[in-house]
Amino acid sequence: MIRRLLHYADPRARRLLLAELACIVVVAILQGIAFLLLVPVLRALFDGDTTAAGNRLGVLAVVGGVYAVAFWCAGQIGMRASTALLDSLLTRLGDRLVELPVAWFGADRSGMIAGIATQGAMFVSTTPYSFLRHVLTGFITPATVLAGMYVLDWRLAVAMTVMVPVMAVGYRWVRRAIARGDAAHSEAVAQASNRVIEFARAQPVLRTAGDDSIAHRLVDESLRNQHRVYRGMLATGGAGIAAFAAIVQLSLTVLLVVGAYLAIGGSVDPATLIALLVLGARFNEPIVAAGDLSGGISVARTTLDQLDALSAVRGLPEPATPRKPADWSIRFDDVTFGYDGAPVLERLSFTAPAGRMTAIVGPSGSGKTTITKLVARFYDPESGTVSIGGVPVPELGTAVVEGAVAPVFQDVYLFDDTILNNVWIGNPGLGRDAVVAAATRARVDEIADRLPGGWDARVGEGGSNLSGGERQRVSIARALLKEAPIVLLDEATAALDIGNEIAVGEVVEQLRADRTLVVVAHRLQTIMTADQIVMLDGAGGIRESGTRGAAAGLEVRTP
Ligand SMILES: Nc1ncnc2c1ncn2[C@@H]1O[C@H](COP(=O)(O)OP(=O)(O)OP(=O)(O)O)[C@@H](O)[C@H]1O
Repeated sequence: MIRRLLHYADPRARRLLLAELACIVVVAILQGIAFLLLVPVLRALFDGDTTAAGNRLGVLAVVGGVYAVAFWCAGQIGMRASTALLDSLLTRLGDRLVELPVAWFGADRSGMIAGIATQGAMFVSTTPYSFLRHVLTGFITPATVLAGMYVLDWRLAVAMTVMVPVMAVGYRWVRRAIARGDAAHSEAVAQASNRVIEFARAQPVLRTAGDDSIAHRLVDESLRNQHRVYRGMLATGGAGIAAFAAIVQLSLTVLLVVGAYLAIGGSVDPATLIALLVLGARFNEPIVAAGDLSGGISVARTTLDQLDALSAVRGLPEPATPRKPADWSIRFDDVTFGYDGAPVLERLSFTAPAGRMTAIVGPSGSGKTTITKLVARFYDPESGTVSIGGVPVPELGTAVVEGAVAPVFQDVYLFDDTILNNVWIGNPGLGRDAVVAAATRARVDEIADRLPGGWDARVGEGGSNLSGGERQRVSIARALLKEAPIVLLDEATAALDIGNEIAVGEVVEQLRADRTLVVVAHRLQTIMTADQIVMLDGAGGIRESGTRGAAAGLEVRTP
């Protein structure tokens, strides 16, 4: 656990964590020494030697004072270490999220990421102070006491030592049971979060679906599952902790029996025996506390496992030295691709010439959007090559592709910020005037005029204050601002109002003037004005492709 925490800590958090751990070790050893010092104090008191008892109490007080200072230091450093560790974990998570392949986010991951970013990271960051401290003390203090016990009475020390492996096995068992329960619980929480987020987002649709809709059932099932798993976790954890406490108490009983036997034989005087039994009881206390809190460590371990799993997600291969494309043409060569084994494109080949507009048409589900996602390198094909300017996309590297391609997809995500800032994301390096100009070219000014607050009107979460067509206009404005040489435009299939229809048509005309434009075309106007049309057959291939007249059956040539 310590090694894993240090792995996720940045240099400052690592320094603070190590300092905190050093303080904890000192505190635990001092606690053990203080317990040991009780024996001579009690012995002197039993013997009625008050002077010796006073002197020994003085030594105990000094140890207690140093202990208090070390304890205070551990607390102070611990708080700073927790804050530094939290910063470090969130930074690592953020850095990793931006590195992950875009396709990874497609599956239901939001619940898991939200879980790590909120309770998970917070829990891990407080683990050293809230849990690890007690667990370390639970091992180091008894070990110190045991070492001292060998000096005071080796026979009782041996009796204690015999119980150590039994306690170690019990501790491992408790920890594993809690870890298993917690892993299942975390997964159930993530699933339930996904369902609840989905449920909230889908409210407009659900309002018309009635109470027994699928979404209601899914949310209900996932919450019930979470409840069931939680109860199971509590039952296993509680039983484990109780069993562990019983094992620890058994060790005290063994000590009592051995001590009584020795006292009856006369080899230990009663005063020493009582003092050693008090020590034995104190020996057990930190161990029981460690057992109780080991669950906390297991919960933190679940979050660290999730972070490890995120670190293990393989990115798309990147070239050591990215090559430069000759131009901005796009070529698909024998490309085969599918999602989760279900084929979508099979041995597909076509070229979208540089500086021209290519319209992709075809039946629903034939892979039109998938083609644009392969160009943007959200995925790499299973076989065949997607090239830009004669260079296979993997040899260009993701950064070059991201810089060269401006995608305008149907599922446009807008941040809950102003309209202007949502356009600005397209090219944060440019000034406000350039942003307003690009937004005006995409007719976003009409939307700003309509909303109170104009350019500074907020668009709501995910752009909920705008219509689908309006959201796409903002996305088009981002693409215009980015000035990328390749634009991928997935035309909205939803019925566009006349304003959006005209806006999209105008922008298409502007973009085709100087960029390679690939449009998943739904509007007849776009299809008719394209320089080239690629018509998919719905079986993974191309039915026809041709130049401008292809839609009308003219100048058709197969790939
Ligand atoms: N992320 C994904 N995971 C699994 N399957 C997917 C994913 N994205 C798309 N698909 C499936 O791949 C197929 C092609 O999808 P794609 O979106 O490329 O089709 P399309 O031709 O653009 O359809 P439409 O015109 O309806 O938008 C569909 O069967 C779709 O269900």
